[in-house]
Amino acid sequence: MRILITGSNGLLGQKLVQLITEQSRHELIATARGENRLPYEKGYEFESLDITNQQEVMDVVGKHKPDVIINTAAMTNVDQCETEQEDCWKLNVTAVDNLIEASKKQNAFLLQLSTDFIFDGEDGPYNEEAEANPVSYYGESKLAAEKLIIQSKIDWAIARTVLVYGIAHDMSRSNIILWVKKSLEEGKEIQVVDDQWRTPTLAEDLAKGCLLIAEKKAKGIFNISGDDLLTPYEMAIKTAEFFNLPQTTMTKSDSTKFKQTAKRPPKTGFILDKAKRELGYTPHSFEEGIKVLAEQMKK
Ligand SMILES: NC(=O)C1=CN([C@@H]2O[C@H](COP(=O)(O)OP(=O)(O)OC[C@H]3O[C@@H](n4cnc5c(N)ncnc54)[C@H](OP(=O)(O)O)[C@@H]3O)[C@@H](O)[C@H]2O)C=CC1
Ligand SMILES: Cc1cn([C@H]2C[C@H](O)[C@@H](COP(=O)(O)OP(=O)(O)O[C@H]3O[C@@H](C)C(=O)[C@@H](O)[C@H]3O)O2)c(=O)[nH]c1=O
Repeated sequence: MRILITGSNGLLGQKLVQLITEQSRHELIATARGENRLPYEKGYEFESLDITNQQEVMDVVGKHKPDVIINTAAMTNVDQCETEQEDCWKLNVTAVDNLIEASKKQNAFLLQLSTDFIFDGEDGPYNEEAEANPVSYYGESKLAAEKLIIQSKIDWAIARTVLVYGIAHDMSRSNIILWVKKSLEEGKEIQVVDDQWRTPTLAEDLAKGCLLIAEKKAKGIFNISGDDLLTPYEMAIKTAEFFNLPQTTMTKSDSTKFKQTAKRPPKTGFILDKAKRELGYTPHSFEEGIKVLAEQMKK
């Protein structure tokens, strides 16, 4: 099948390109805003695509006629979404409508990436039927995108994920294992909260989950995350222990002391029964995920 991905320079985008080109079972069109920053040369076609540009979306999708579109592109800096709400909405919502229209025209299956931040975090972990109630503008934008997808007449799936970690080329933003490891190596003071709960997700597992959905054209909402429910503090301790780093500059904190611009939902995390049953999805444990990263760091 022909798969077109958006945001191919991003963390998930890069892992999807690596996975699909390694398996070489499908034709791949990798699209990204601006230039191709991928560290892979072959096995895919590249197209520059700004998904907020409706004409560009129609032209690129019309030219390549993909069977499946995987939309990974988004404004993923949660605090930036809180302060730059117009740009957040343009990218996380209006651009999704562009992709829906193009999917309708080309009869393509659209897989949209979504998040645990559509929930308020009062009673996680969540299954796919839980009631959404976002506490940040980022969460509101991702929920609005889900609603556009669900009420559209196209064939669609939504893959929801949580706190993605991994290492990729030329990354736009860091993630928890990397910033904890770097801070402790540099002896930098960090406060890490222990009153938020997540099921952190190895980027490679998320890519595999997305490909399972795409290959089966499995319709509906799927939770695709890690299986271990951990606090950021527990994740930081596990990271320090794995890399044998001193913990002296790390202080346990909580959300009353550690302030971020956008509110974070306290207890999220996902229940994975549906993805395991219907897709055969099998994520790494958090410890195994750290090991995968450590191997990649050696290269
Ligand atoms: N990371 C996480 O913890 C989680 C992520 N998700 C969701 O998963 C998806 C992928 O996340 P992740 O890979 O981490 O995100 P990244 O921030 O790593 O990648 C997002 C990509 O979108 C690109 N982009 C920005 N604007 C546009 C545009 N106008 N047109 C096309 N592409 C654009 C960015 O380009 P550039 O590189 O040039 O900035 C970037 O490469 C997102 O939808 C996110 O909401 C859900 C839960 C958790
Ligand atoms: C930076 C930082 C974060 N934290 C905690 C807060 C939070 O619970 C966790 C991660 O914080 P960050 O701000 O790095 O990441 P955050 O923006 O919370 O990550 C979110 O990204 C978007 C895209 C999603 O969709 C969500 O699933 C989630 O992954 O670590 C600390 O405790 N200390 C720190 O210094």
